[in-house]
Amino acid sequence: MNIFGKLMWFFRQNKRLYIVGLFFLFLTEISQMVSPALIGRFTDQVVSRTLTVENLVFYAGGIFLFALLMYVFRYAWITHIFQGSALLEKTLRQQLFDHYMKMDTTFYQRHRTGDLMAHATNDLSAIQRVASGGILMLVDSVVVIIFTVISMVIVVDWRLTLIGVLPLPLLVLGVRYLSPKMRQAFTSAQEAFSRLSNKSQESIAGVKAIKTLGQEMADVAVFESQVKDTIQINKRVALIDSLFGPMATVIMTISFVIMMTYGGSLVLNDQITIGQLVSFSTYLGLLVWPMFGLGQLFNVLERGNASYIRVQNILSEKSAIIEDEEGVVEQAKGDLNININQFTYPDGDPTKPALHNVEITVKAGETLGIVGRVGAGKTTLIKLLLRQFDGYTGDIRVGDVNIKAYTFNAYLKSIGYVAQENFLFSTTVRDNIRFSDINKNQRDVMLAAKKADFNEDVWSLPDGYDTEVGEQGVSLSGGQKQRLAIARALITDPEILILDDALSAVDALTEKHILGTLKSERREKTTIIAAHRISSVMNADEIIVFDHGEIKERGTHASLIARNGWYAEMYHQQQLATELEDKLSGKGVSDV
Ligand SMILES: Nc1ncnc2c1ncn2[C@@H]1O[C@H](COP(=O)(O)OP(=O)(O)OP(=O)(O)O)[C@@H](O)[C@H]1O
Repeated sequence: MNIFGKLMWFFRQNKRLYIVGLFFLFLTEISQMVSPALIGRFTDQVVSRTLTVENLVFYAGGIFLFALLMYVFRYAWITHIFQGSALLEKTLRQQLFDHYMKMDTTFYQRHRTGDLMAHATNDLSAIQRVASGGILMLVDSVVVIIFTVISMVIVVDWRLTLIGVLPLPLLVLGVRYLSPKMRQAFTSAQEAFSRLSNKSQESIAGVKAIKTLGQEMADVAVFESQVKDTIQINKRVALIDSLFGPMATVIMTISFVIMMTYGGSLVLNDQITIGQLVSFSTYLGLLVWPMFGLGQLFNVLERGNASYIRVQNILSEKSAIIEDEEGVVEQAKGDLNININQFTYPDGDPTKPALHNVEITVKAGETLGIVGRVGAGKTTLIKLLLRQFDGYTGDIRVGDVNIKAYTFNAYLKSIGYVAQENFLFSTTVRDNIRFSDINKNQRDVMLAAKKADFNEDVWSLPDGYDTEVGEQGVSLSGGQKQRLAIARALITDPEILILDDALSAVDALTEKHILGTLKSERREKTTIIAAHRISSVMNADEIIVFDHGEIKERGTHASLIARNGWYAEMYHQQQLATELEDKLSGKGVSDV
């Protein structure tokens, strides 16, 4: 029951809907009480042969009128109460989605996507049922039981009522016994569903890897065993659920048997009339659904409560990245000063920081190149620039303002970021490019695509800029995806453009072309390029070489070559590899 208390904030917010809804529910129940009384009177007049035509019209008209009123009242309460519950689902869904959007990277490492989806679907539906079916069952059951019992006492006989309803508390005991079992079973069913949906998501996302490694059968077997598991657990839910109904039926049958024996004897002793016994039987019939309702109510409340706790637990998780909502709202602009003493990932080894003593200054309009071996810390530095992690000592400043002092909007809108692998939304090429500002026109979109050397590719797609891409659309090559992502970042002309190995899938000539365009188009703006290919960074104003999270070498291309360290070695190796490739492709051509 305490789920109603937990949802009180919502009922208070929407009290008008619920008061009006409950008022009409009340009227429906009152109207329901009239017909059995009229039927009893009618029966008595039939038995005593005193029924007149006027009386018949009165009873039939009365029953019909109240049926009609019940129809209207029922319509009114259903629309109000169900509207309320839809509103609750919408409010919680919005809260949950806002929360998901605000959470940091570690949140998504802690929670699997399938679980987060299950909270947003199954859990919210279970809570919604509390605010609709739950309220209905509670009020309907309690009010109908009270009204029916009062009507039984007034219209029939208090002794018969007392004995007739005596078995009903058994139902409450039964429900109390079964409810905790139901809650346990339901929680495991939800968990099993989460596991299953995680598994399907992972298998679908990793289907290529599964097929290439010949693991289809093994994966199907794992899935099948999880399905079996889920079915087993759900069977238990169904089993416990199915005990509620028969229990109510058995208890109601006892009441009917009492009515037949004790009620029959009262009629024989002339203490009540046959009509009253008929009324009693009809009233007893009215109690069947509220009894079922009570049984169901506990289920709905248990499920709703378990779901509400899960959703609240998620909502109470705090993001490690806190926005300074009172912070600087002017767009971040100016020189970039990076001064990081130390950064360790939240789950990383504190003795081996991912970054250590990193001091870099990039003047507005300059280009910074970042290179280094695999796992050296290039992407980590970029994650800190993107405010994906805040737990470092030292500071990062843009335009002499700490990046943590900006509002998210002011800071992140100044940044354009392109990763090696980029997510495409299931929409057109045009809308993917103008994703950050859907009001950009075709000219802006095309200009950005041209700068990213992507415009010509778009025209070779089936519907040009209207071509649907993403999961449901045509497949783009790795290089095309990267260039689309570069166009998406360039469309806002960001103050700081960050390319994290974002040219790895394009050929040398295209890379040269894009870098040339960036240099001429972004004279006033800062560009940061992290790459494995030296050719991507060799024209940068400063190049940083990372090793084990520290800066090992720094300078311009010429000075680094002269230094003859890791950078020079990599450069020469890559030069040799390119020359070899050129020779091989030249040979290939002459062979044809
Ligand atoms: N989310 C994370 N949690 C814990 N450790 C991480 C996380 N991401 C990266 N690391 C670790 O931090 C170190 C630096 O990784 P980073 O991704 O910055 O390297 P990188 O230079 O970008 O490598 P690559 O060239 O492969 O992209 C590595 O040891 C890596 O294992």
